[in-house]
Amino acid sequence: MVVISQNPTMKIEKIRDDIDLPIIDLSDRSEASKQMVRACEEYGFFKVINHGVPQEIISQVEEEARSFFSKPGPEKQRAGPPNPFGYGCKNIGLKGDVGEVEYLILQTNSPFIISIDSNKFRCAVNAYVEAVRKLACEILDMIMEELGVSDSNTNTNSNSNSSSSSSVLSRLIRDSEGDSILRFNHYPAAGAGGDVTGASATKIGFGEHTDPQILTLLRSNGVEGLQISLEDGVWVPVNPHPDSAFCVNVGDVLQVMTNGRFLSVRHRVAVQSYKSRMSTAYFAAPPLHATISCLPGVATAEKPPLFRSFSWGEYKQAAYTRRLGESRLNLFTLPASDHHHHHCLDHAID
Ligand SMILES: O=C(O)CCC(=O)C(=O)O
Ligand SMILES: [Fe+2]
Repeated sequence: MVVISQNPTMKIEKIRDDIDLPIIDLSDRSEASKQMVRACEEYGFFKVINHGVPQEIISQVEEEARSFFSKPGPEKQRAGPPNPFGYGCKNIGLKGDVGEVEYLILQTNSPFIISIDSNKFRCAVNAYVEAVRKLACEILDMIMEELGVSDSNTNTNSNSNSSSSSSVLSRLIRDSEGDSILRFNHYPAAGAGGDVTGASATKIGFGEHTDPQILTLLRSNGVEGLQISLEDGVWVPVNPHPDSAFCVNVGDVLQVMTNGRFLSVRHRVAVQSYKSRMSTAYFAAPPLHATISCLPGVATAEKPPLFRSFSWGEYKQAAYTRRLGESRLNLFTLPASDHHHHHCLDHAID
């Protein structure tokens, strides 16, 4: 079904709910690797099940986040403002973006520099981060192996009981100076809304954007709201099922490293009328000084590199000094490349 509506900026947009993201079973590694590569090319988003993150670890961190958001405002404010870590409400970033959301951003390399005074919360976060970092690395290793860019001679983890090798990407994420972050979002229910005609405009909790990092691993409390845009003005709702799944998406850095083969897709969150959404996002990122460029063997004579190399710190600076919805990848495109042959980059250069 296609529903046509107007968002608050009066831009005509369509919602199409006839696309389902692939649900990929990680217990069949070789099949999963192929499916993940295909999904990264086609949607930039997919869901994983049998991912190995214990339910207990997920429930604990989600319970602690719920209890944090249920505290009185002034108490939450004590963990803010979010520059760059801490509690924020409505204001997103430094450029005036607002949304119907409150959030808590934590760095993942302890010690946390903001004061979470609950020891239980801290422990739950630590366990969760360790588990999702491992999952992010596994997913990236599988994808890189499928792309043929894994390098086996640098696997220094002698405790590893897996025969597969670690990829350059998972090593960046495991680096002790890795810049990965954990973000909790809470979108309170909007209540009965709509105008006198009964038509309801989409209320935005988190405005459209791409994630700047390498890979995002997202969980929600089973309440819908996430939407992705594969073509301009058309939004595809991502249903929050199955409950046990992680939703995974490609970030800008991975789009650059795959020379545009993988898509960092625009997404946003619509607030629901009667249910509050909570989400937990782990953004896997390299160290600030890491050089981001095309992976070896990905660019060819026919498909020369589309982007110049840059450091993650440089990119992050570009991202955080711009509006949420503004593209930043176009700041790094190489002028010599012929964009028209790479339709998949339309999102990045529009
Ligand atoms: O809350 C969500 O489902 C998505 C939030 C998001 O896109 C983000 O934190 O980058
Ligand atoms: Fe996002």
